[in-house]
Amino acid sequence: MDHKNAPNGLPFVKMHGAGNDFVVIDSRGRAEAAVTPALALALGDRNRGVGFDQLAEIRDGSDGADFSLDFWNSDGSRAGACGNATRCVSDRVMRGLGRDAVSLVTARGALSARRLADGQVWVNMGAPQLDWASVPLSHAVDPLHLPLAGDPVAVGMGNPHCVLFVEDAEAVDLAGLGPRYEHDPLYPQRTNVEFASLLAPDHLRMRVWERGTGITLACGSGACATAVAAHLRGLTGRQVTLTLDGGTLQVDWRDDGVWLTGPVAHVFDGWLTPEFLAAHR
Ligand SMILES: N[C@@H](CCC[C@H](N)C(=O)O)C(=O)O
Repeated sequence: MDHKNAPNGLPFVKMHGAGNDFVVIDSRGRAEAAVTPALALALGDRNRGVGFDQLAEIRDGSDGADFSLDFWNSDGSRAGACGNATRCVSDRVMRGLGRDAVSLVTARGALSARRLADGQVWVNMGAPQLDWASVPLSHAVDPLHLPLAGDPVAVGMGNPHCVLFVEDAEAVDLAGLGPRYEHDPLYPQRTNVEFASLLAPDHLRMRVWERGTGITLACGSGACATAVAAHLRGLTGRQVTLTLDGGTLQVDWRDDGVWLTGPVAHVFDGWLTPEFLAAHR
C-alpha cells in the first residue's frame, strides 16, 4: 500500500526523548485538528493502538511562530506542557525547515527550541509558576512546603508538578504512591509526581509518575520542576543533570526561563487506517 497517496488515512511519526515516547501527528495546513479525545485514547492503547506516553499534534503557527503544539496523555486527557515532546517535535520541524532553531506556541505560550552540535535539542520551557494559584493548587498554601506526606514542593511548568525529595528514589513505590499524589484534592487538575534524591549539588536521580499516563521513563517538564524545586530548597545550583529511568536530561534555570536539554530519537513512520480513524472519531 502506498500510504502517502492513500486517501482518508492519517500519517504519524513515533519518537522518543530519553524513553518518554510520543506519537506525532502533523496537522499543519489542515483547517481542523485531527485528534479527538476518542482518537487519543484509542491510539494510546499499547495493545490495540500504537501506544505512547503523549500524543503531540502539530498545528499551524500563530503570532509569527513556526508552529503550534497540542498535547494529549494516554488516558485521553489534555496536557498544557510536555518538555520532551516539544524537543522531539522541534527537531523534526527543524529538519523539515533545514534550520537549527524554531519558535512555537503551546497552551502555556510562546517557546523556542534549538538543536545543538551534538544533536541534542534544548527548549526554553519558560518561567516556573511558583504561586499556589498558578500551579494550580486548590487553596492558598506555601508551595515550597505542601501540607502533604513527605513535605513536597509544588511547581507549575505550564502543567502541575508535585516534587518529593527522598533518600533513595530507586526504592520508592512509584505505582503505589504516584496515583495518591496525582489525585490529591490539593491539586484540582491532578498532578505529575516526581521523586528525586540528591546525588551531588549538580546531580539528581529522578523517577516520575505522570498525570494521565502513569510511570514513564522520563518527563521533561518534571525534570524542570524538580530542578527548580531543588534549587529553591537550597539543595542544588541552577544547573542540574537529572538521571531518569530512560536517560539523562540537563536543566538550566536562567533569567529568561528554564532550559531543558536532552536526546531525541525518530523511531518509525506509520499510517492510521481509515477504519481505525472511523471507529474512533
Ligand atoms: N512527558 C511530559 C509531560 C507530559 C504531560 C503530563 N503528563 C501532564 O498531564 O501534565 C514532559 O516531558 O514534560
